[in-house]
Amino acid sequence: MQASIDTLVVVGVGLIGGSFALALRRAGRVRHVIGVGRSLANMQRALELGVVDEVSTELGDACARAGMVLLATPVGQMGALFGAMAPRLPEHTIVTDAGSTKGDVALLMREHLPGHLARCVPAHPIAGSDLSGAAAAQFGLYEGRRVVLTPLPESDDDAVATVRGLWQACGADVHEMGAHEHDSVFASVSHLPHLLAFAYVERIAARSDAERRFDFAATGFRDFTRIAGSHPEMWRDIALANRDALLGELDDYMAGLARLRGQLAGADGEAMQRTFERARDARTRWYQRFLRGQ
Ligand SMILES: NC(=O)c1ccc[n+]([C@@H]2O[C@H](COP(=O)([O-])OP(=O)(O)OC[C@H]3O[C@@H](n4cnc5c(N)ncnc54)[C@H](O)[C@@H]3O)[C@@H](O)[C@H]2O)c1
Ligand SMILES: O=C(O)C(=O)C[C@]1(C(=O)O)C=C[C@@H](O)C=C1
Repeated sequence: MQASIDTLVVVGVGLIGGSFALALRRAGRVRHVIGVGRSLANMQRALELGVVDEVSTELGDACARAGMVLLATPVGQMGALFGAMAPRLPEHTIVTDAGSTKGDVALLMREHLPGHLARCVPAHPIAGSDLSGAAAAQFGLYEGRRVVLTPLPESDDDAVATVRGLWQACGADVHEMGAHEHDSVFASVSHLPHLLAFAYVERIAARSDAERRFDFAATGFRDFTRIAGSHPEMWRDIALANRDALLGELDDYMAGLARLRGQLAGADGEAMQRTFERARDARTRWYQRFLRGQ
């Protein structure tokens, strides 16, 4: 049977939550979408754009009518939201999320929804951009992209199957992983690069002649720094939520950078070239796989 939901509540109607609602509506898998948000202007925009059918600032009232609740706010907001919805959640309502970190979300579900764990299914769509808010929501964002589910040991099979089926209806390729492995993998391939991009641009911006330097920045700078345009609050929360794994990745990167610095200081061109070749080969192989996966 095709997974579908009568009433979906999206808490945080931005790029990720809004695009999920749009995709499910287009696939005919949801009848009614209620958006819950903290910014009235953003909620108004979501309504005007047809991303949601109804907006509400009353989380409990909205959840009381939900077949499924998707949390798509920054991960730092999720504990308070789980706590606020807990008393009003109908027994069968599925609770899922789209947060970029999974160990923290699982712990928050345990803390705030201890009686509801069978219906909780943490998830992470591996698609997005540096844009945010309801106006950034788009059809097709999840087409051909991966989604990682990190079910709890308590999650019901049918709740997992529904969440899986809905993401598949969005065009996604759904995988399952343990939360610990998830957070380790994404610390290296997503969280570290964002931290580096923010740190790098901030150092240039701090120079007294920054504008002069930015005047001449071109495509290399654009490609390396696109993700430094991402939402600062969202990335603060991700970094803090995955702090241990991210610190490990940062230490490893700093060791690699120190090695490269030594090679540069010693004008050891051969060693530098070998490092660059290993990186280029790995990146080329990855990019071919990425293109095949599209
Ligand atoms: N942007 C990406 O590339 C990406 C990809 C995958 C997962 N994610 C995750 O998805 C989540 C949402 O990211 P996004 O890019 O859609 O962000 P976004 O800024 O576009 O949307 C988040 C929305 O949540 C709302 N919000 C914040 N606090 C709230 C609260 N307490 N109650 C109700 N609404 C609240 C904001 O007003 C905003 O509209 C984050 O947890 C992020 O880690 C992001
Ligand atoms: O394309 C981007 O801008 C993204 O940052 C998307 C991206 C990533 O690939 O790192 C960011 C965070 C996620 O949780 C998943 C995807």
